[in-house]
Amino acid sequence: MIQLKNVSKIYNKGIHALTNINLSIDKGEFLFLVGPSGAGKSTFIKLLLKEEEPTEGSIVVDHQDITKMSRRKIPYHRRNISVIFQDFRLLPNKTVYENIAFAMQVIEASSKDIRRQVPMVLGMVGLSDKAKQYPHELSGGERQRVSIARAIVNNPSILIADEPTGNLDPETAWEIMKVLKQINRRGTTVVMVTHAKDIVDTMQQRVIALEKGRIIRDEHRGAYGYED
Ligand SMILES: Nc1ncnc2c1ncn2[C@@H]1O[C@H](COP(=O)(O)OP(=O)(O)OP(=O)(O)O)[C@@H](O)[C@H]1O
Repeated sequence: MIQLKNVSKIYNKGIHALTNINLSIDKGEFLFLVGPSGAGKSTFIKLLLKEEEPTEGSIVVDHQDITKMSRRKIPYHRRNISVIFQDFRLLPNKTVYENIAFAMQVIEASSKDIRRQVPMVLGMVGLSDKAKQYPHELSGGERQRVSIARAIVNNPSILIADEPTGNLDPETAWEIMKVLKQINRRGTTVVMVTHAKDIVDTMQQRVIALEKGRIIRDEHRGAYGYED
């Protein structure tokens, strides 16, 4: 599903953000990407999304080397690999329903599909009764659920969660983890970048640790491994 071979990223000023990364992620995996600030986690995500190009190496996603992908295909790639963020990034002037519908409108989905899919994903994240609310009328946990619903509405095969619980209290964070795990059980590969030690230690999933741009650990049923 995702394969990185000898991937390195050196930014303009000569900063080695990633060095010789070799990694394979199977379809349907749930994995945590951990590591101290500056370790290269965001760079890793940007390479997967094709927001940055590697200096060396190949990145295969769903049998396609994305480093050789034509411009024409990039929108399809970005549809297949979806992201949620710590700060939710919802559109403040649109309702919950409209925020999610918008993600379908931009890919020119039919109104019929929108009317079917939006209530379906709202049900999956447990927000069927909040469709008409605006983001500012929701709690942080509810906002993150909306952003998850929006991220999965076009059926991506991969969901990247970039510190999705970073702005949430521990109890709400666990609710979000349940939703992510449930999406993973339905077959979506989930890659979660996090500093949440408790969550990583409790979930017992694959853990990849980056330090100074290198993979220093790749454990099945791993632990966070840092004290922060
Ligand atoms: N656009 C850029 N230009 C130059 N250097 C960059 C750029 N983006 C990141 N870097 C550098 O690359 C290295 C890796 O950064 P990256 O943002 O990938 O780390 P990170 O693990 O995501 O950190 P954090 O946990 O703080 O978000 C750092 O030394 C950073 O300063």
